[in-house]
Amino acid sequence: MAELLSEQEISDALAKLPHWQHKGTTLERTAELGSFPQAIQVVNRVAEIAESVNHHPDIDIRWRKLTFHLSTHSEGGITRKDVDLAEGIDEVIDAL
Ligand SMILES: C[C@H](O)[C@H](O)[C@H]1CNC2=NC(N)=NC(=O)C2=N1
Repeated sequence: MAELLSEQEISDALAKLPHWQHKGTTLERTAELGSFPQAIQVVNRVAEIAESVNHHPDIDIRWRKLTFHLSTHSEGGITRKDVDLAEGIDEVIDAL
């Protein structure tokens, strides 16, 4: 079971995740990709990570713009699982 992170722990984590923002019970990031197919490629790669860790993002897809919202629904807030997934999403995008 993942523990909810404190405000300080979230702040410390976001210091290493400059693309992400803390909004209420979620971590949020947007990414503008080069094309719609490239955006879907990112979604598919993120889906593989999510399935491997059984922790899934909410993803808003608008043409080339992706918005990721991460929260641990079973805990009603942000846990280490969300921070780890944010790192994984950044790695997918940085690898393009
Ligand atoms: C049964 C299954 O393990 C749970 O529903 C998992 C699936 N993926 C999940 N993803 C997220 N973001 N939060 C959860 O609490 C969660 N729970």
